[in-house]
Amino acid sequence: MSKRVAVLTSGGDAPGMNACIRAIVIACERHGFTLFGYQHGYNGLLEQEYEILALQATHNLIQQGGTVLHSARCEPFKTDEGAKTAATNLTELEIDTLIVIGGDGSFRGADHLADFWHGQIIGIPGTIDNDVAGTDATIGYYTAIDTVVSSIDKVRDTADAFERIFIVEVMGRHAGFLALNSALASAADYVILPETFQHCDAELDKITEQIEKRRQLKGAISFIIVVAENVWPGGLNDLADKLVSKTQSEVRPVTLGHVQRGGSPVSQDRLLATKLGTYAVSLVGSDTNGIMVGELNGTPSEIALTETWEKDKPLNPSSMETMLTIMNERY
Ligand SMILES: Nc1ncnc2c1ncn2[C@@H]1O[C@H](COP(=O)(O)OP(=O)(O)O)[C@@H](O)[C@H]1O
Ligand SMILES: O=P(O)(O)OC[C@H]1O[C@](O)(COP(=O)(O)O)[C@@H](O)[C@@H]1O
Repeated sequence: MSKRVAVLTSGGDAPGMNACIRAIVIACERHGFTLFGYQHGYNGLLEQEYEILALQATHNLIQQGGTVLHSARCEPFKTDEGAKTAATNLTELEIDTLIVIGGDGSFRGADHLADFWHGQIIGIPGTIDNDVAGTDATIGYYTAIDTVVSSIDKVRDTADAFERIFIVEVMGRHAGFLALNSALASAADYVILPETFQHCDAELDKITEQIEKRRQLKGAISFIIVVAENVWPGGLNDLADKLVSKTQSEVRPVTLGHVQRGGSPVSQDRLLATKLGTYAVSLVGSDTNGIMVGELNGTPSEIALTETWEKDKPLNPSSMETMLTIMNERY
């Protein structure tokens, strides 16, 4: 069975996307499929910008951050006109299966494309935010945690030296996975999450209480607060200003920003990317369509594309419990 498969990376790039492309190239070669790599996310579909991906493309690829196919956000693709153009281009190239590596936005796009193109569509979750239902982790998430942790380790050195309060803002769009788990792994003192945030005053009172009680026990201290992006209504500087007036202390805000998206993927992301890429290719030509492949409890899983954004993906309850005990409600 000879199939023509296409792959693209879309939305925020994530470490491990290249490892996934590598696995797809090798698995396609093994099955005798021809593989087309579309460039620049959905823009490549609109512009018919593609290349044939052969085995040579995989050399030294597993360890590279970013994506060799480049990524993009593509507004025109959201329109019916855009999706129709993409459908026409896929049909013209006689593509049987389109593999989309991206986040929930990219899967909304893939689902929209399915209104106009009747080939097989398979999603693979790639985003540092881990905000996609149907998989325990998304490709790139573990590397991003490591990047945040190593940054906070450095912040701690200067925070300790000056016994200052630091606020470190991490990405996550509207999900707290990266903030919660990087805060736990870096022994931060407090974390502000979209899932639990209720009110600025209540949060400020809780932080101040933690700082004061710690000072009573230990004297001058540093204090590291991790805050997920988009949570604090007035932004990071507003939080810093409010903490200065509440605590009468020096407060320094740090935005980690796009550093979190870069770097060589850690082993967990390489493994996940390799397994999901291989699994996706194993489904090529089957009746399975309009799904994302993922991994739940170490087992390959499939979920309808629509459910990747419609289903709730809560933070891990035991991580939350741990967080309350050793961070936010420690004293
Ligand atoms: N509702 C939608 N309909 C059609 N296409 C969409 C939709 N949402 C997102 N997309 C497409 O997917 C791209 C990536 O989505 P985005 O949310 O930016 O990233 P991610 O896939 O990482 O969540 C968008 O630029 C757009 O081309
Ligand atoms: O690169 P941009 O366009 O500034 O987007 C930043 C956003 O992309 C991310 O890094 C990744 O998000 P997606 O994977 O959903 O695209 C978010 O954490 C962040 O809010």
